[in-house]
Amino acid sequence: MSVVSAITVTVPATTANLGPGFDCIGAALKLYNEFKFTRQESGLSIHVTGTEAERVQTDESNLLYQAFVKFYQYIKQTPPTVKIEIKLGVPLARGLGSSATAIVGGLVAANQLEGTPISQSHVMELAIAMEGHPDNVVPALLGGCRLAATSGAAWEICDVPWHQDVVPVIAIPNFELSTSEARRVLPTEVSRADAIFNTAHLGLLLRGLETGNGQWLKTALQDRLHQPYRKALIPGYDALNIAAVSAGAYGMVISGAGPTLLALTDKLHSEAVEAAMLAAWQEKGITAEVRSLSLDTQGAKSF
Ligand SMILES: Nc1ncnc2c1ncn2[C@@H]1O[C@H](COP(=O)(O)OP(=O)(O)O)[C@@H](O)[C@H]1O
Ligand SMILES: N[C@@H](CCOP(=O)(O)O)C(=O)O
Repeated sequence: MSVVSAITVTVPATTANLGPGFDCIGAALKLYNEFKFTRQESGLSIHVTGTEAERVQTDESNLLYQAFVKFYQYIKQTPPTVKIEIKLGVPLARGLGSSATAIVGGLVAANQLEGTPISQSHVMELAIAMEGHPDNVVPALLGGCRLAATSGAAWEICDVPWHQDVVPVIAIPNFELSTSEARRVLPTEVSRADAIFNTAHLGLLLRGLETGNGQWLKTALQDRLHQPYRKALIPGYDALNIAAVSAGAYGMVISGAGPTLLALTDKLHSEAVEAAMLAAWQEKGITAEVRSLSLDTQGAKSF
């Protein structure tokens, strides 16, 4: 492809961990950020509209721009001066991969502006290195539900079949929890028993997502590596868990590092699960947005 003067990239939100798959599995959701880059001689300008626009930096510290610059450092070129227009649809610091949208968006936009000098898998490796874990940036880039593993060299990515009857319900509270803060509360070591617990439950989760087997999903959506330490950072976690399961959900997990909570259910119960989770947070005086979302299957798209 040839060098172009402008590019627009849309990147989906992502829900990472899915319970036992800490730092290795995530799914893209039909909720998007849009980033438009236009070459301009007059220097960098960043304009933000949409959800919580006032909270996004508009100088060189902006994460989207940082990723854009990282790309040019990688190809050993000077980044062009650009006008950046950001349309936010993914709430910030809520566990829906907003940082991943910025990292993927900046890298993909730069690659497209320069006529795609590097491959998509190269973009993915750069994104993982920048974010520090693959479970948001990989599904954000590729779409769908993805599992990522590495033995230290390259990353192996596999798509995880998601049964059409498995419905994700997200409950987004009006308070934030930064990923860095939620990672700080995690222990540096885990017991063999907890490692085995999560290994087995992740395997069951993969089979439950593929088949839609409710019994497998009910058991699989448990974790001992991160949620026991993070739930204390999310007021109402236990109440929402009880409410969601009572309304028919297979189970509830923390979306990414939170505070958004994710329930998995079937189409028959999704509306009841939404209502139950919303009511549970309202009873605690917490405002939230609760909705069922479909999986995004396309990932980052540029035009
Ligand atoms: N669209 C965006 N453009 C620029 N920076 C963004 C964007 N979305 C998120 N960020 C950056 O990512 C930070 C949130 O990252 P993080 O704490 O990991 O939360 P999340 O769970 O949303 O990924 C924001 O404070 C902001 O600095
Ligand atoms: N595995 C990470 C996922 C962070 O997801 P985010 O959406 O909160 O950025 C973690 O749990 O720390």
